[in-house]
Amino acid sequence: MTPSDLDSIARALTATGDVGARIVIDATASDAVAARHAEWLAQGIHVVTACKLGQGTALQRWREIHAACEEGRTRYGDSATVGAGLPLLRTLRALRAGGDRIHAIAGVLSGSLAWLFNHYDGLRPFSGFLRDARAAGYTEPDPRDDLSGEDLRRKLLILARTAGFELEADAVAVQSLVPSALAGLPVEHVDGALPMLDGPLRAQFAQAWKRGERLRFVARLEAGHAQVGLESLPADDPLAGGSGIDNRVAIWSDRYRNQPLVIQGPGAGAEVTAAALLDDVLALL
Ligand SMILES: NC(=O)C1=CN([C@@H]2O[C@H](COP(=O)(O)OP(=O)(O)OC[C@H]3O[C@@H](n4cnc5c(N)ncnc54)[C@H](O)[C@@H]3O)[C@@H](O)[C@H]2O)C=CC1
Ligand SMILES: N[C@@H](CC=O)C(=O)O
Repeated sequence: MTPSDLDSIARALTATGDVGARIVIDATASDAVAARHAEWLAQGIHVVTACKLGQGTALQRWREIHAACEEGRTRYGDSATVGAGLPLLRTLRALRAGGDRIHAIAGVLSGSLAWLFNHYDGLRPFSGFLRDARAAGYTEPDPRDDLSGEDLRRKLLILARTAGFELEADAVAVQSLVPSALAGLPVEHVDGALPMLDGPLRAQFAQAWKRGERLRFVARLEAGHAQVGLESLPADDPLAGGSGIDNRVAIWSDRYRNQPLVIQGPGAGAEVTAAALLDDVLALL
């Protein structure tokens, strides 16, 4: 879609007269589309989105989106952006609305990486599992966005900001799984180069396996410090559980001080994501 196509969306919606709620549903991974969210919201057009590039990148963009909702008296449907519709953002909002204060959040928040580390056995190549995860629709359009931790950085920023911590994007320490030779390739050459991942991940898996541990790609926010990366966890660690594409997130707050509130369920895939978008649209009607 070109910039003028994006201009025409707002024109077409405002030309319809008073016919009820005007809503743009953004199911792309496009920064050019996310850059328009605030403009549409300010014009009285609600936005429902699965794309994390609106709220999960620069803090300035997050603030513009929220200011635009006030200006245009509109709402921003973001349930699909974290946990693919799991009740994560709405739980944080409900806790804060009730006077609770969030202390920390830790979780497996990438459905594709959860699926990969739940299936990877250290025997068959990691790159083969990655191709399967991509074919199943769990990864981002460019799977390097998952493996580099960027997708998880965006989700952690959205969670942190929703929890009341207005972090800048670079406040999250990100440990990438993508070797620099793979990171630098044009997208059309990525598939053929995926075996670059196999050796390093086999070695990390073998070390964890010897200790009886599990590899999990984890996001953590505590005392304003945020990080995402691969961790080797004891098998009985709460974040080592779950299966398939499950996300598993623990929230500590005034109310949940000793035992965290834990939310678990499928966190990627077309069906749950589409259902989350539909929920947000129906809430606007
Ligand atoms: N796949 C999943 O499980 C989940 C995905 N999301 C988010 O949903 C979004 C889409 O992800 P997928 O469906 O996996 O990707 P996809 O690549 O399967 O689909 C994206 C679609 O957007 C279209 N598109 C891209 N740029 C566009 C533009 N400028 N204008 C109009 N259309 C455009 C593409 O042609 C493609 O059809 C991403 O932002 C992703 O982070 C969120 C939750 C879960
Ligand atoms: N690529 C993402 C999809 C959902 O946001 C993930 O793996 O979690």
